[in-house]
Amino acid sequence: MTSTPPLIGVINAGSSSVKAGVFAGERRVLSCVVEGIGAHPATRAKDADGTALPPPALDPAPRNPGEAASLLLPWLRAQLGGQALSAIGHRVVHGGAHHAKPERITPALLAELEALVPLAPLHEPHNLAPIRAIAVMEPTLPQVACFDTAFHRSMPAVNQAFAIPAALAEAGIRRYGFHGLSYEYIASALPAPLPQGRVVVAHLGNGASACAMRAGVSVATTMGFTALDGLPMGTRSGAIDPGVVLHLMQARGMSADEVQDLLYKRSGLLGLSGGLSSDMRTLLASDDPRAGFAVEVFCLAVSRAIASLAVTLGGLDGIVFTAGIGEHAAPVRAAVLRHLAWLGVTLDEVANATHGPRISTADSRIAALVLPTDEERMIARHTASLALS
Ligand SMILES: Nc1ncnc2c1ncn2[C@@H]1O[C@H](COP(=O)(O)OP(=O)(O)O)[C@@H](O)[C@H]1O
Ligand SMILES: CC(=O)OP(=O)(O)O
Ligand SMILES: [Mg+2]
Repeated sequence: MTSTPPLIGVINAGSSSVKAGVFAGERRVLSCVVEGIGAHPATRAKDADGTALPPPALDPAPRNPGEAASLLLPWLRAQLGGQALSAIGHRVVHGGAHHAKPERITPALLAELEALVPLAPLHEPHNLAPIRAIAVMEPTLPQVACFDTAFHRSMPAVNQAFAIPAALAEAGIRRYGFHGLSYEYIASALPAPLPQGRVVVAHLGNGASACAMRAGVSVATTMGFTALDGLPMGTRSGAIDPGVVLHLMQARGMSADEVQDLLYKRSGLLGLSGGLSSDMRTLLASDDPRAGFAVEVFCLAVSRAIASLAVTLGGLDGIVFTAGIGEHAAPVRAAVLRHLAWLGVTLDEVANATHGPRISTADSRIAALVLPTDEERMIARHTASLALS
């Protein structure tokens, strides 16, 4: 007699989307996504066979990922009928200095994570809100926090350091890196021979970063102390001369909150395009030169990051594109790889137009791939191994 594995619920709140699901072992029995939060929210849902289900009504339209998560929870419950969840796992973007692996949520852990909200203002509040709501509604349901930062704890000290006084580094001001659940999943899904190789993974979504991996282990990454560093993103600036921040405060009299709002919510693709859009789909469809300019800056920044990360690996065997833009935006991938042609990667235009998985030619020295990420599956794996053992 075969028994059905226990059901594990999963919530992955990003900056513009919330993805929720239920897994039974490796089988995804239910999934629902709310995307375009903050712009044009839309929702879709699927059952175990991939058949579309009527998704939850977006009424009222969620203004942030925390509100979207609270619409998804009763929907998941209703879909499950009377079946009970054995545990629920959450993506928690910042785990701080002390959490190198997923952990069971306790009131003490929750209080500690609350203190990290200023370091991930677009994410951490929305990661913690559903945890708190569930703790009240179902206090006996085990909850697990899976940290985006944990995967990067393997980075050598030289790749974690900022060139600031050592005492500040000792106080925890250093590069943590994010999107770790996505990178961990991609590491588990690399085709041979890349699991043993030198690979840069470009996670290009509303938040965007890249990670250098050797044998599936993080060696370096573009995001830093916060998820503001590195690549330009939907609304985040990415790396910027810190002198600009000083200038905005000293010469323009901006407060810390105003600078935070500018760099997290009004910069990136949205700022570069003169306020046209933070959404890559909209920019690619536009013939406004400001949209083209924003896309060009983004692609060049991704190429430069990949080349720079290759230095930390001493060479490169593979480049992987993933997340919303990486998986779907063929023109972005093409532009990035054209900038990197001199490194030894040759784009297969036809394969790229149909999203791969392999988008480099057979004779390309470096393999380029499109691999869909699955942060939810990674959260389910961690949650099952922690809560059910
Ligand atoms: N078909 C597409 N073509 C181009 N860009 C796309 C496409 N589908 C999604 N995207 C882009 O992916 C980004 C959202 O990525 P996603 O990984 O879902 O975000 P989040 O960081 O919120 O998890 C948006 O900029 C969106 O425009
Ligand atoms: C860390 C981060 O930026 O996440 P997301 O891309 O989901 O916004
Ligand atoms: Mg995401």
